[in-house]
Amino acid sequence: MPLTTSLTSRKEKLEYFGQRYARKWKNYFSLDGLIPGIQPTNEQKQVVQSSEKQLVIRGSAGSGKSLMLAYRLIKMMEQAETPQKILYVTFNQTLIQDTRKRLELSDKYNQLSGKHQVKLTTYHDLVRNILMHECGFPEINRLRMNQSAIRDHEALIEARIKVVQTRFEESGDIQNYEPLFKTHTARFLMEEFFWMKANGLTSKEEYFKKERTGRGHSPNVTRKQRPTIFYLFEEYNNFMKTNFKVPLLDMEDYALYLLNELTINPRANFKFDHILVDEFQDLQPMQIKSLVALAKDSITLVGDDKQRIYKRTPVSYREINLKMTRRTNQKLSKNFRSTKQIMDLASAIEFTDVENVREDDQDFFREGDRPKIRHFSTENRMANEIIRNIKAVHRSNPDKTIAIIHRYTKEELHQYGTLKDVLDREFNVIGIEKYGSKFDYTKIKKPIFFTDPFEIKGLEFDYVFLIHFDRNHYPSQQRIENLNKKYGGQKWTDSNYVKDFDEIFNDEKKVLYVACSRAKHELNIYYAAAEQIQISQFIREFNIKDYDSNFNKKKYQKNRI
Ligand SMILES: Nc1ncnc2c1ncn2[C@@H]1O[C@H](COP(=O)(O)OP(=O)(O)OP(=O)(O)O)[C@@H](O)[C@H]1O
Repeated sequence: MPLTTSLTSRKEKLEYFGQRYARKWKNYFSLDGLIPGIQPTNEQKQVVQSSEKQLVIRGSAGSGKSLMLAYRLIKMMEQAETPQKILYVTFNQTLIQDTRKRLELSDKYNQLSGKHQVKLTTYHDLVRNILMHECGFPEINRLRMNQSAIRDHEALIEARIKVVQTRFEESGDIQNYEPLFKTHTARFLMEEFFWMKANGLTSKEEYFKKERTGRGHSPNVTRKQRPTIFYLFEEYNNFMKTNFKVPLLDMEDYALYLLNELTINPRANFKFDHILVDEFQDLQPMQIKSLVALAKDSITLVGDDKQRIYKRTPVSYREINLKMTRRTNQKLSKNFRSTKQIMDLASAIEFTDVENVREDDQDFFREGDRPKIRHFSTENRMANEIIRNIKAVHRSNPDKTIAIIHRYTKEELHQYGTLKDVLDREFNVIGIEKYGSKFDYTKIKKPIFFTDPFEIKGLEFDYVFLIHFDRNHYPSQQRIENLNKKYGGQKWTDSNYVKDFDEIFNDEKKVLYVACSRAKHELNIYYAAAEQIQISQFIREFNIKDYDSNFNKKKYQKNRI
């Protein structure tokens, strides 16, 4: 072939290549050295480089979802020619603090942060600020989204609904409506109202035609009773708006108020160019819909259905205005956080509402010892073992992070003599609420975290001591007792009771999964009980080859009843 022809064709080829990939190159962003010590995989690079305007990224715990969200954030900051408003939002405060700390480890982020407006916040804080500072709402009480604050908030709302219910029962209006059952308590009404708001069922028509799924099965509601409930729903909303100096919002109102403001003013200047949502499995459908509406240019959501531990109704993408295709729905599969041995154990847990994908044939970043499950006949013995272990870690690896994941109630924690008091005498032990102020990645000696599993969504620790692995706490007996109260005792012959019980069981397995998957190097699962047999029923979720125990584990073969 003559030389000139060959050159021309090479030039042509280059031009063709250039045109074809122009769009890609334009968006290309080098991820090298962005965050010290991280070399993203091709799969991870693909989600960071994606130019989709709506992107959902799923992946198991530790697959780098939060990290890739941070990379996307930096990419958006670097590639924008004009200053951008970017929002990073999630359900709970601790993860926001952690993300801020992680981002600040990146020189690139620090360099670029002066150029753009980057907001890292929880969903409820975000909406509260928008309503108060952009939409002229008066002072709104701040809602902290942790388990005990949610419980306090619910108790308050329940009390208000009781007032509305009593007024209704004492009024003439009651004659015009189908009576409710005794089991339709204020608590039930609160759960129903929250479910309606979370799903945007705020008109009679929408509420009447909706199947009552994604909420408890008890008590039954007949078709004829729905108008009564809707009447009470409206009465409750009016009560919240008009009976106090300042209108009151419940936790499910936030999304509806924001959506309303965005409908009135679709070009509102409080919108964001880009929105990044972490742990989106914990957000309610209307909350996600409001974030979709709040984004001007793009929205990226990352999450894992196995970690959905806050109440939430399953989402239909269409209903919340997310257009999902194969390209906009991506997955991360390799685990970078935990050892193969920890994930082998955790990923054996099966859920009724999540496809069970085996993760034990994946390639893992690191290997380690099998998790240990230990029985102690007294709390003291368990405390001594934890102290001995922590001292050993401090001697050999002083810079490692340690968390003790418990299931004490708020009340129990305030009593003297919990395990925390014993540990306090030996170490600097802090609650997770101090994560933001007391924890520094760069300091050698770190405090020991004492936390429940709900507060540490998205976080990770080198050594995890999961305690309370007994029949009272996994699954939580308190939740089962509440269910029994609703039904007036255990009702195994009632199919609704069985369904509600199974749901609690499934949710509680997710709590266990979240707790186990926080561990990077070593996972110790402990419980103190007079008899070894008082171990959690969830022991049967694990494969006996995956853990080491100080009791005869053969009797707990998986799937053996
Ligand atoms: N390519 C990589 N190389 C090295 N470390 C990585 C890589 N990707 C992720 N990691 C590390 O893996 C750990 C888990 O990442 P990350 O917290 O982003 O996971 P996640 O999927 O968000 O987990 P969770 O669902 O539990 O929130 C982090 O310590 C992160 O720095």
